[in-house]
Amino acid sequence: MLRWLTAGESHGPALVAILEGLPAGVSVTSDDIAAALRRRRAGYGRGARMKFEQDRVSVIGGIRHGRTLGGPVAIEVGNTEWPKWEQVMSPDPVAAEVLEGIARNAPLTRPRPGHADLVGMQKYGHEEARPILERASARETAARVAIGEVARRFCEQALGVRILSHVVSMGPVAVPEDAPAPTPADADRVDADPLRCFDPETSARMVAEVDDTKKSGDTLGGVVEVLAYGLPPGLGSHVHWDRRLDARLAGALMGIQAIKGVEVGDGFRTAARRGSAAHDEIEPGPGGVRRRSNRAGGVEGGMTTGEPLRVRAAMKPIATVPRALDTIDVTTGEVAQAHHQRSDVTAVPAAGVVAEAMVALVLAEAAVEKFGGDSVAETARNLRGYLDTLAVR
Ligand SMILES: Cc1cc2nc3c(=O)[nH]c(=O)nc-3n(C[C@H](O)[C@H](O)[C@H](O)COP(=O)(O)O)c2cc1C
Ligand SMILES: C=C(O[C@@H]1CC(C(=O)O)=C[C@@H](OP(=O)(O)O)[C@H]1O)C(=O)O
Repeated sequence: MLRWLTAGESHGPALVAILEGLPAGVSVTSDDIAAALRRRRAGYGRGARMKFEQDRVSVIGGIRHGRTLGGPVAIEVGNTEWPKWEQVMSPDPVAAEVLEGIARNAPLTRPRPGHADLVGMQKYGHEEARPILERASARETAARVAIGEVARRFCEQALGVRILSHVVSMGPVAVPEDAPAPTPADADRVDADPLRCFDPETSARMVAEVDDTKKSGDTLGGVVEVLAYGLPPGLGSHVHWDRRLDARLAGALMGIQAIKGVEVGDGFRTAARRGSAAHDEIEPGPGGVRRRSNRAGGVEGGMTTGEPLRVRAAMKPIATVPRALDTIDVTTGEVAQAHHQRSDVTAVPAAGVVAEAMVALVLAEAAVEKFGGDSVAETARNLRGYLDTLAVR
């Protein structure tokens, strides 16, 4: 069983994540994790905080001399902004006179539409939004990317699976339907693009759309696609709803802040087709069988088919809109403008990196379930034994 948990607030001292159940022998270093976190910070359209803050990685346990030990992997991602927030976010009580003199401690009584602010205050009994937004913030995704990198390396080293993502639309600007999808050999090229878009012509139009949106004091959402190459057939199961891999992927992707839709393979587009043009016909292949197409996105009956996995996630536009949205002030009940200090114009490229981490965690969990193993070598051996039985059949 693979399980994981994160803790920490956006302006607290650090985020922490624990990943438990991963086999021993995964090769991964603090630098690898730091590099994954740098990918999450990049992307045209992100806000000021991405420039002045850094992610400080400390591995607290579970890895020795660059290899996982088999015990829980614990990673801390320090918020370098903490000194500015030490009193406002102090876990221990701070004298009222001290807090009164700190401008950033002013109560946030004008909840921002599209955020957890208002309903979180109602549910948890707070009179201002700070206690809610601190945990609702997508700053938390740094912790997921940190452990996601460990899971990704397990998938690569035990199964030979490569996971990547790219941005397929930014607001109204979309990559053409027939544009080729990136392969693992293209991963660096995707990361080098300002919007992590694989199609240079579309990327240029996306950059112009971000510039125009920023000029008009507005924000953008979009769609990312995650691809996983090299999967064996049979991860997940058809036997129960919560064991279906497509259900688990959809839940994991929907669990990312601001994701409002998930599509597996051609998803919604499939619904508009006739059956004869919707499925993937089966034919003999070099090492056994293969699909003639991959409209299903590599999942049938809740199990990987062995074709590339293809899942998309739709992100809503950033909710802290500079041209502030209407709300009420909860202290007076009067109409007011929502709080706005700074925010990203768009974070779709970063959401792709977070989506890769979530897919890596789901695939690692499914692989541990199917192949077991207490070391990477044992998992890989079990996979080979299984693939041999498929070849015989
Ligand atoms: C990587 C990433 C960065 C984000 N940055 C911002 C931001 O700067 N400002 C903002 O208002 N929302 C940002 N969001 C989205 C909010 O966290 C999200 O809209 C909020 O949690 C409410 O969405 P929900 O209803 O899906 O939870 C970001 C989301 C992600 C995934
Ligand atoms: C800090 C990160 O993202 C933050 C996510 C976020 C939100 O509301 O979700 C709002 C912004 O933070 P702030 O409100 O402090 O300006 C982003 O910068 C990060 O991704 O590391």
